[in-house]
Amino acid sequence: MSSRIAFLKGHGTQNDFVIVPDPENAIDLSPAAVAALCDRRAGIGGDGLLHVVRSAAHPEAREMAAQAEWFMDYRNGDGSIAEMCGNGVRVFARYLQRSGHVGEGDLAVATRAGVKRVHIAKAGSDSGSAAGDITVGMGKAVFPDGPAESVSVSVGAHSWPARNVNMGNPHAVAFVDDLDQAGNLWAPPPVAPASAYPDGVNVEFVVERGPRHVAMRVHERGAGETRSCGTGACAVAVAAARRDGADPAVMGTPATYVVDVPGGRLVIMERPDGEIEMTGPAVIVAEGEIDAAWLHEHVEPARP
Ligand SMILES: N[C@@H](CCC[C@H](N)C(=O)O)C(=O)O
Repeated sequence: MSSRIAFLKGHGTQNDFVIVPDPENAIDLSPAAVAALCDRRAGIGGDGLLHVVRSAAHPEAREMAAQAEWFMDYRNGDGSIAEMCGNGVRVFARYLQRSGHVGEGDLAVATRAGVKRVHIAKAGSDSGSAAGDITVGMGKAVFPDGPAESVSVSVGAHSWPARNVNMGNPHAVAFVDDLDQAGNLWAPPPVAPASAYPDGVNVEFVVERGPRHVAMRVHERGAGETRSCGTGACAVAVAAARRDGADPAVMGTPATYVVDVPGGRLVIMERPDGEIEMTGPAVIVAEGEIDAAWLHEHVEPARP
C-alpha cells in the first residue's frame, strides 16, 4: 500500500460521501476502516463511502463488467454494506465525469442492485444547475407485502402505519402530520413486525406539501439521520402516488413527484412500465490524500 491514498468528498442534496478511487480494487477497506473515514470528528466525515472500482476487478461486479465499466462499492458510514444508494450513484457519476473517465451524457454504473443507467446533463442546461443535474434510472419499486400499509413505525408512544417498499434496499414509509413528530432520528425508530426487515431498514417520515409534492425526513440504516436519501425519496414518491390513487401502470401516463429533503429537492418520475427516474444535483467539494498509516490502524487484522 502506498503511503498516501487519494480521496474526494462530495454530496447529493447534502447526503455526503467520502469517495475513494481504487480502479484495481487494491485498497483494504474493512468495515472499521470505512467507519474511521466516515467519522465526522476523527476522520473525514460522511454518511457513507463510495469505493470506485472497475467492475472487472471486483468479485461482486465481474458479471456486470460487459455492461458497466465501473462498480459503485457502496458502504454505509458505520462500515456496513448496502445494496444501493441513489444520491451516491449521482455523486459517483460526477466523480467519473470530473476525473475524465466519462463525459456528459449517458453511462452505466454497476451496483449491488444491478446496473443503473445514468444521464449527466450538460453544464448550465436543463435545471439551471451550474454543474448540470444527474438523472438515474432507479429500476422498479417492489412492494414486498403489496402496496397497502403493512408495517408500522413508532416514535415514543406514537405509532403510524407504513408501506414496505424495496428500491434495491429496504424502506418503511410513514405519512405523518408534521415532520417534527419524527423526533430525534439518530437511533433507528422501531418498525413492526421486525421480521419484515431481517437486514434492517431505512425509515422515511413524510408530509404532503401540495399536489404531487411531499417533504420527508429519514433515518438511514447504518448512518442515522441524514439530510437526504435518494432511494428513500423514490420509495416515498411511489408510496405517495399509491396513496393518491395514482398508479402510472393504470393511468398509462407517468407520475412525477417533487420530494423535498432537508438538504434540497429531488424529482422522481415513475413511468407506466414501473421504471423510476430520479433527478438531482451532485457536487464534488474537496479532494485530498489519506495517510495510509493512519488508515492501516483501522484495518482489522486478518484472521489466521
Ligand atoms: N443514502 C442512500 C442510501 C444508502 C444506503 C442505506 N443507508 C441502506 O443501508 O440501505 C440513498 O441516497 O439512497
